[in-house]
Amino acid sequence: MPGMIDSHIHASQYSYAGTALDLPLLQWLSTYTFPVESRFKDLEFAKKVYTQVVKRTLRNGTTTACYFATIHTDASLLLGQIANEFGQRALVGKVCMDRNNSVKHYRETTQESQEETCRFIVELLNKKYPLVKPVVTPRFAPSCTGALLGQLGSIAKNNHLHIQSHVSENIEEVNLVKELFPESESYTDVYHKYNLLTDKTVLAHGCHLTDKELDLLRETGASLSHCPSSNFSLCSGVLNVRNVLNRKVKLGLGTDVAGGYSASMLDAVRRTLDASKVLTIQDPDHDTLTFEEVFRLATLGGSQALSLDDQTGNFVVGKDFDALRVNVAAPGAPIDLIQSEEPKILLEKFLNLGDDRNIVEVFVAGRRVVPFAEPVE
Ligand SMILES: Nc1nc2[nH]cnc2c(=O)[nH]1
Ligand SMILES: [Zn+2]
Repeated sequence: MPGMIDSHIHASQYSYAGTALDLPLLQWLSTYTFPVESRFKDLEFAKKVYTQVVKRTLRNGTTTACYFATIHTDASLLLGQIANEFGQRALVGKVCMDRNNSVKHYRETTQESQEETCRFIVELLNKKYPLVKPVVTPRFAPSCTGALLGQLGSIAKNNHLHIQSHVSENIEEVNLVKELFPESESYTDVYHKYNLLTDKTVLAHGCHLTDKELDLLRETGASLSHCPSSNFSLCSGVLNVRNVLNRKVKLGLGTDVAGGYSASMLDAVRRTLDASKVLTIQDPDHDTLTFEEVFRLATLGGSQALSLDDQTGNFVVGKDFDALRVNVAAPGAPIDLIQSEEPKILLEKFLNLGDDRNIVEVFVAGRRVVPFAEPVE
């Protein structure tokens, strides 16, 4: 099958994945996230965590990942280097934040953020990694001043770069954005005002967007990353994916580690189906997503959301070969096949019951990247 595309994952939060899921977003950020991310000044720590997250996601079939790192330029460059070494296709973002009242040592000045973003982009592009590219990364509107957002919009535009951020994840956050940016009509409008909505922009969550905001995303070509595991764990909300698709907004799936506890895209697939069923429980007229649709979102949908669908997302001739070889009946794996099944049923079984033990080989751009190459002596 085509490789899976994680359109939103925080590589820097992998060390505490599976823990710290007991607070809503804003308290979660100041209690757990910012203190951990501030440790990435230490390149030894960064190397350890980033190596593990790249290996874990590859093994679980993530052939393309769109990563948030931290505010630290050198550690973010190291994430790019590690993704390149292991052969993963990746967008890597040095996080920008010039506003943080809760953990004051984890923020930059506006000038630092702008200058270090430029250094990050230049240095990463100079490495000429074939599959690893920089992405301009304002963390989210509440952690950036308007001045910084404007500068980042210009940097992205002048260099034709990808952009990633978060939008409308949690109600308290949406209200905070109203307070901080009273001149903007909506949360989405803040990004629009600073030229941050382009056809290479991906925004995570979007649980509480209005239809008018969704229309603005469609008009600008910006996309959403649906992160249901995180939305459940932090009690943020339930995105109505059917409505997003009906409004023709591009959408991919994200694990959002560590708001989401699992780094596996199979978990994102399952939670996407669960979220859709929750909406059907609440409203029996809701048109539940099918597993085939969700499979598409995890692959082609993700490539479209990241504007990489000319390179990956399915097996159309001319694209790179990003693929998983799945053995649904692999010995020791969690699926019992009682009888022979047609391919579609095998896919459904794998998506719902499988894990990395079923993923026998992983290829990115035609190169076999799992099992990992033996280190040369
Ligand atoms: N889930 C999640 N939402 C955010 N909004 C701003 N930063 C973050 C983050 O690290 N995780
Ligand atoms: Zn996130």
